[in-house]
Amino acid sequence: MNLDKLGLQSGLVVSCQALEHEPLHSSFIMGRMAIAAKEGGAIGIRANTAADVKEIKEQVDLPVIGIVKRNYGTNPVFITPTIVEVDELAEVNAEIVAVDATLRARPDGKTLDEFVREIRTKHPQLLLMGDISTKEEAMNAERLGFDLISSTLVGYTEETAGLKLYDNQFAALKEILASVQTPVVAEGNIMTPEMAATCLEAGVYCVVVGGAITRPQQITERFVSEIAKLKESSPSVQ
Ligand SMILES: CC(=O)N[C@H](C=O)[C@@H](O)[C@H](O)[C@H](O)COP(=O)(O)O
Repeated sequence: MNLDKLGLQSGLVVSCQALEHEPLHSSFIMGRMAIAAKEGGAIGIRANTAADVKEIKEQVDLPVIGIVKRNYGTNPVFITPTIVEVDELAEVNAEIVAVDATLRARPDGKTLDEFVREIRTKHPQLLLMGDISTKEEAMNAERLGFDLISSTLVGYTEETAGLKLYDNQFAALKEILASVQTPVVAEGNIMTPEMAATCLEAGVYCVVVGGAITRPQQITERFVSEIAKLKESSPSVQ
């Protein structure tokens, strides 16, 4: 698979995900979300589980970045942690598979190097996206030949806890961009169209937006918290 042929460059990928505890958890609903995203102009979809990827692929003809979020005991690596999850995504023809590409110990005891070699041997057609949280992890992912490097885990690892991708005018993202030649994807806490534009201006290959488009509970919460702030500061609004 050739990355350039997928047409993701400078476009918006919409992440259509709802975990088991979320109100929209349903492959059917994620398929409809993907149609809505396509109608809005998205050029790709990111999705969790083979079942959702399969449904989405039946609904839209957009390239799909597939992941499987799976917890193995207390191991913190949960985005496509082992070859089992990669096999599931290859089976439903995801064009790109994203895996945790941090330097943390993986649940099956394999190193990231071994994991990448295993995937390349077993599924040579797959494009590989490395989800990382630091520039060191990005550089390591580049050394291992990942096709895309994504800022997905910035703020979600012990080392980066509390950080938001947009903090300090996207400083963490810019640092990653300056450290590698591999196409970098901006993903994680991109809340507004303006933020997406800022990331593209900074030089990312494409932008992935999830919650701000496909998690209505998050969107509602932002409106409600703005109203609460107003109530606190303005005596005329009660
Ligand atoms: C850290 C983690 O588990 N990220 C996941 C990875 O696929 C998803 O839950 C996010 O929705 C996705 O990365 C898009 O980000 P946001 O929803 O913030 O736009």
